[in-house]
Amino acid sequence: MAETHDAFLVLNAGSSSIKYAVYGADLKQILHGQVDRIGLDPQYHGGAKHIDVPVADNATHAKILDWLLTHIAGLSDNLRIIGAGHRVVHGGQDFAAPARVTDEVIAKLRTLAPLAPGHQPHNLAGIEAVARRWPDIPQVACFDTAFHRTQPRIAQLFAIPRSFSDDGVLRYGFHGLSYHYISTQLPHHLDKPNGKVIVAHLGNGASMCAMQNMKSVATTMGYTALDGLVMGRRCGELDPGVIFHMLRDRGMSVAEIEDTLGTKSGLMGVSDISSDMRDLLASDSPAAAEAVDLFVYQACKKIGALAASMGGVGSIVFTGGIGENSAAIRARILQGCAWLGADIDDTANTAGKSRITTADSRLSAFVIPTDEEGIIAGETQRLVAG
Ligand SMILES: Nc1ncnc2c1ncn2[C@@H]1O[C@H](COP(=O)(O)OP(=O)(O)O)[C@@H](O)[C@H]1O
Ligand SMILES: CC(=O)OP(=O)(O)O
Ligand SMILES: [Mg+2]
Repeated sequence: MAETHDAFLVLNAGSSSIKYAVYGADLKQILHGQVDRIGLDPQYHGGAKHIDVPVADNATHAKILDWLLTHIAGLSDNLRIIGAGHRVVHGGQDFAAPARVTDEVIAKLRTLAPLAPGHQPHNLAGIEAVARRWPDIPQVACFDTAFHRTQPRIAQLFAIPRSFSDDGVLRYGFHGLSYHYISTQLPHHLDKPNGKVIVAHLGNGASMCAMQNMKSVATTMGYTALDGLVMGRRCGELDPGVIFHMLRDRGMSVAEIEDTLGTKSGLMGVSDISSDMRDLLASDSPAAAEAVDLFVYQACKKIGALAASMGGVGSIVFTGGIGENSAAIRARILQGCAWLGADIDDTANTAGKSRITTADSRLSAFVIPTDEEGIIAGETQRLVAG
């Protein structure tokens, strides 16, 4: 019989994708894969043999999760899963660091589900599905919000009555595992990693983080993951008066408004074609072009705001599905940053180089692929071994 090795399983359930990875006890990645385009035409890529499998078009996160775990168990014959780590998007005020999963932790995290309806239920479903399949293994929750707890209080406050902030209605921010990973990579890329950096995580969910001394000092997402940039299906920054219009003048229910702003807006809502940037870039529809224009416009505006929050910016990092893969979007955003001194190197940008501005550019720009799973694996090993 083949020798078995201890391994950690990592699950990262995003809004349009579920990513997994399996790591050995030495934290070397053994397997990885993902189902993406959930909500459109889900597709699986990856695994030991890097197979591509279409998944039923109407497959939900829950069905895909079950299918994935069966698939992973099948690929992991010679592996003994000794721990699992999960991305959990909302940790609220209680979780500023990764936590071992207990019934009490799950109960607390469930109370935060209304603040992240497109993520938190899937994150918790992943924890429960793993517990059913591998009972008794320790599980660890790693939070998107934790990295941003270093923001100064002023960056977290909304200008509403104090009683709300006292109750935890604050700007938490998300994508923190991605920003944490990027912060570990900055020293390899930047001449001054401790300087003023804006990291743009542009995926189906999209946000930016202003970092100083590699810590979050401001971010575009808020109490929920609806605020900030234009996203695949989320509205981003919005005048709260629009919500009163929907309630009063359109007679919409709270659930309908939540669904409209959380799943029918963003690139999908403006284009009326797709939430996927690839589809919009390939389309010749004027509405698709307008959705892309708005995405770029809002990204440039937020870079200006975050730069102002730090009193300047020396470097911009692009990451996430769009940030890593779309030279066209990076170029358009950097053109909008010419006033900050960005001078794009078009050849480097289209050739997939990591530095994509010229040697003389006052603002440096980089592409750094994110690795949320790697951060989760490290934290899981640390907490399980501890
Ligand atoms: N080559 C590409 N060009 C433009 N956009 C891309 C490309 N590859 C992936 N994307 C976009 O990345 C987004 C998904 O990003 P990802 O970070 O994987 O999502 P999630 O937020 O679900 O984790 C989609 O909008 C997809 O269109
Ligand atoms: C918080 C968030 O928006 O995550 P994702 O981009 O994975 O949907
Ligand atoms: Mg993601």
